[in-house]
Amino acid sequence: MKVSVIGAGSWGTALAHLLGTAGNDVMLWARKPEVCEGINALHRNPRYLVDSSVSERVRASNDYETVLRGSQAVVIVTPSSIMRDVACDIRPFVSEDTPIIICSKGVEAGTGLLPVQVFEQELGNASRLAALTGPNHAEEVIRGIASGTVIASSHRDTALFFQRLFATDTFRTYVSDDVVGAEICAAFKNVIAIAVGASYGIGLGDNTAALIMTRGLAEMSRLVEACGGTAMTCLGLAGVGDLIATCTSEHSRNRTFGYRLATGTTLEQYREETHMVVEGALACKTIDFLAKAHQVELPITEMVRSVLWEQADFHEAADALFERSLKPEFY
Ligand SMILES: NC(=O)c1ccc[n+]([C@@H]2O[C@H](COP(=O)([O-])OP(=O)(O)OC[C@H]3O[C@@H](n4cnc5c(N)ncnc54)[C@H](O)[C@@H]3O)[C@@H](O)[C@H]2O)c1
Ligand SMILES: O=P(O)(O)OC[C@H](O)CO
Repeated sequence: MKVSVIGAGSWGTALAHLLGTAGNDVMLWARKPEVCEGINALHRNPRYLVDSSVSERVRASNDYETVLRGSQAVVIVTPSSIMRDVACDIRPFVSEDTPIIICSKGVEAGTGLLPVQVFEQELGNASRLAALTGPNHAEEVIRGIASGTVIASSHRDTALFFQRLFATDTFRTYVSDDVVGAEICAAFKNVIAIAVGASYGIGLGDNTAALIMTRGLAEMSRLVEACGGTAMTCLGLAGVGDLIATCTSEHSRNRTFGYRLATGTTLEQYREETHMVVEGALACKTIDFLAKAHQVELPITEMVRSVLWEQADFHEAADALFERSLKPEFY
């Protein structure tokens, strides 16, 4: 099958490799010419996952038409902040019924829309749209380390199509019809990972990390339900699975960024150093926006947002969480 992968950062590169090793002809869209050259000439991405080789069935180009012409499936892996631009850019080259799966994690600023909702607005035909999310660090997937993921679509045939497309003997795929739940979990866990990283950064412990993860999960499920998703999704790979991976892994950029933020590094400095997107930094604002629209209280998310964007003091913000009124665990 000819598959187009849009975005050649860590995750796009790993997914292109996965699809190539499964026997597909993969065209990878990369923003930078040196990335295209590296993939085509040396089967390596010179900017991301530089130590891993990429399947020879992956070819790269910076031209949307070349990448998308004749494509039987499109995989979107760009940062969530440019979802709408990407949807508009690919629109002239994608037919009305080509299946599209979105692997980016975030919520659109200003609208509170999820990536699949943005694509539906720009490209129509929601039945061919899906989201892929789960505990999947690119560094491990490209090395064939056993991993699992969720493919969510409102249309069962679309979910099953992508389930088969991505499944390999080391990458296990599950389907779900809860697109809203899966995409909120995907964006949310990054915010909680920043909070966990920051808590270690100010010298707190493993008990604290477990507390933040668990109460973060409670926040996540409140928002999922308020937005029309299913709370059970939060207990699956998209929710607790990805939360564990992101809050505990050495590979996690959101967790690492939280730690570095608490120890004096700014967001700009971290981005410049790593060239990597830190989705949780934007998501703490966009999720806060979504929560206010649905009148859902998210104290940890609010704390991350105020520390990151309003220069609130970490210690004071953490203390404020402990000063909240005492209440039952589930309410
Ligand atoms: N890295 C992972 O392990 C992983 C796993 C699952 C999901 N994701 C999600 O996948 C998405 C992409 O993350 P990544 O880790 O591959 O990114 P990355 O940080 O490794 O690289 C960023 C990519 O975005 C591109 N980019 C940045 N600004 C751009 C712009 N204005 N226009 C076009 N391209 C631009 C860069 O060229 C680069 O290809 C994110 O939403 C992330 O949450 C990442
Ligand atoms: O763990 P992070 O913060 O690097 O995020 C990457 C992926 O979303 C993990 O599934």
